[in-house]
Amino acid sequence: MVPEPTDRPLDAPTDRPPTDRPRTDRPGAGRRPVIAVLGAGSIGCHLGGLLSAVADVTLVGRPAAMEILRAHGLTLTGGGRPTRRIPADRLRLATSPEALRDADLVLVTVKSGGTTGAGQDLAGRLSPGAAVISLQNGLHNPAQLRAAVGDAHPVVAGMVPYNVLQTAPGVFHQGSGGALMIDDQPAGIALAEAAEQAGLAIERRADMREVQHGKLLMNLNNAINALSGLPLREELGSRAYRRCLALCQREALAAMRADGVRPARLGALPTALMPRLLALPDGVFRRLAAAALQVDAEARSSTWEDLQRGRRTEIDSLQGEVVAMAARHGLAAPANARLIELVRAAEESGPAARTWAGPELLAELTAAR
Ligand SMILES: NC(=O)C1=CN([C@@H]2O[C@H](COP(=O)(O)OP(=O)(O)OC[C@H]3O[C@@H](n4cnc5c(N)ncnc54)[C@H](OP(=O)(O)O)[C@@H]3O)[C@@H](O)[C@H]2O)C=CC1
Ligand SMILES: CC(C)(CO)C(=O)C(=O)O
Repeated sequence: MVPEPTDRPLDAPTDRPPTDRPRTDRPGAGRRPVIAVLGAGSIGCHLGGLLSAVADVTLVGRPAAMEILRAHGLTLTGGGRPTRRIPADRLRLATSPEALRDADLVLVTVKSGGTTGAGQDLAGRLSPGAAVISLQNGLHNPAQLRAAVGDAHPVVAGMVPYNVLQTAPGVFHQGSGGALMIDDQPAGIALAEAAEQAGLAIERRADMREVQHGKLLMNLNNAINALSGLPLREELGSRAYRRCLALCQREALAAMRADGVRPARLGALPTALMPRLLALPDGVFRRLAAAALQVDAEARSSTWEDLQRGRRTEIDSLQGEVVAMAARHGLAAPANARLIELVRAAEESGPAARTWAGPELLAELTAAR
């Protein structure tokens, strides 16, 4: 039996225990914000762990995930920071959505397939004035959460640019860098302030829709990385895989253009030039786009982690989004469509029967066009 949520002390000492906190005050007036992280996985534990230095954080997750944290505590590695260890008895862990009731801010960090469930957990449980922030990949999660939560609470979009992987039970490793981004709305200010205090770079953006589309272009590599079985640095260092990504991005850019969206430039590469730069020979690519390869040797895409753990992936919200957008405008996106089939097959076969896709993946995708 997994124990239900406990009111254990939080990571960092607080002025007073959270249960004594008057609910009439708001954060900022000398008290720490109360943050619930809905979806305690790679991103949720990473952000929740870092923010717990400056806020009262509850991690809401699946019983099995919470058991791991109870047994091992939470350790955060990488990201250019010293390793941070939070012993289990200083974490606040919950398996019930009832834990959301106390929060000023709920960070939603479930995979896109879990957004409907997260919306159900949130509906009717938020305290007056509480805000919801989706830190998920994909384009439609904030709108889905907004529909579930209703008009009484703001729901804003955020974006996590870097990679986090659970490398051992309770150990979450940040393998690349970049600033978090958050919609420049009043509801995002509390997170922006808390993140800054916790030493996390964060940008408030007035073009979140374009940011989400820019991130989608990057995430088209998730499936390729997962199928390759290689760490990101090795995979992106290989022209054959980069050309697969270039094919996917060309289709996506055409669909986005038809949809009237100019994706924001998020990395070193200018968005419209990305497919051409990706297709350059390895040495030239390394010289021109060294920043694109600034991922450490351990980093892998979250889709790889899903397949490795035998979970459904977010392929419908990534390649699936491109295929649907293209179809709305009478365009085809065959390379993206083929990747959906390949990822589906990998989901079906499970981790034990996995075969990795070598550079011949390019031939497959080219043939699909
Ligand atoms: N990992 C990464 O490097 C990055 C991920 N992202 C995005 O961030 C989001 C989160 O990704 P990631 O952290 O990797 O995902 P994980 O799968 O590691 O974590 C999500 C966790 O939330 C759990 N969960 C789902 N629904 C609920 C619920 N209603 N209540 C409690 N727990 C729930 C999941 O359990 P279960 O599996 O049983 O559903 C899972 O344990 C995704 O949209 C992803 O694309 C963005 C940037 C980088
Ligand atoms: C950071 C990045 C692009 C890494 O692949 C990612 O978003 C993911 O893995 O889901």
